[in-house]
Amino acid sequence: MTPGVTPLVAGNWKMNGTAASLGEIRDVCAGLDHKDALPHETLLCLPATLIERAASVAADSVLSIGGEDCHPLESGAHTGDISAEMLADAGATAVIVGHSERRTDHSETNALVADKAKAAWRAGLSAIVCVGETREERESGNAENVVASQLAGSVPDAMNAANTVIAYEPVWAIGTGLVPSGDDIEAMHALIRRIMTERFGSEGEGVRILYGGSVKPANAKEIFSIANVDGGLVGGASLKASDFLAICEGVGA
Ligand SMILES: O=C[C@H](O)COP(=O)(O)O
Repeated sequence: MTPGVTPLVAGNWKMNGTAASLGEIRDVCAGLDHKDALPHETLLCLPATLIERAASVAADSVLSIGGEDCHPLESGAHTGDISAEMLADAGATAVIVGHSERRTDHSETNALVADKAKAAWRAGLSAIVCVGETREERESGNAENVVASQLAGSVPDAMNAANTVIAYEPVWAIGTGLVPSGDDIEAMHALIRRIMTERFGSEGEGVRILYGGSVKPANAKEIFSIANVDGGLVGGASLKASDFLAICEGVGA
């Protein structure tokens, strides 16, 4: 954790969830809301189809709802796309941009990710900008260069600690059960902090840097205790309320 920074535990449901899953949202709200003064903020990023209903379920809760992607433009002839303004209209307060699955499945470039972050800010959303190396890039000793280059290209100049969150997600750790060593997570988060601070000064010092990739109830506490890890971006384990709540318990434990 970073002193003075409020941690964030964020879930990413990816392409999962229907109306039948809203019970999990209710259970997350119930699990969070009986606690006074939680030490962290909590967010679930959901498929666009669920955002409005989930935001309604979470309306009186400390749980926030976010989107998983947005188009750079506010509106127009872009069949199947969702704008940041539409997400905000549905009740979202944040959106993930540049997730590795979008970089791979939709050939998203750093420049496009930066435009999406700006779109998020235009709509009043915070942008969760994802970076992370592949297995080949790590094994060839290029992980740090890849992440530095993704940060340089994907984080716009107008970033501040309130409108942006950085998520470091090694691609090889996503959905695999593999997690980097604590030393490797610490080293990468220290690098990200240094890069952000050199470029953005105090905003970079205060920006939240999340770790993502096979975060589970069993490893969350250890991961969240690493310097410059200000919470997590949780995929599979965020689909089940009991697992997500157990991961939240790892903050400040
Ligand atoms: O956005 C979340 C990440 O891709 C992590 O997914 P995972 O927790 O299922 O490994």
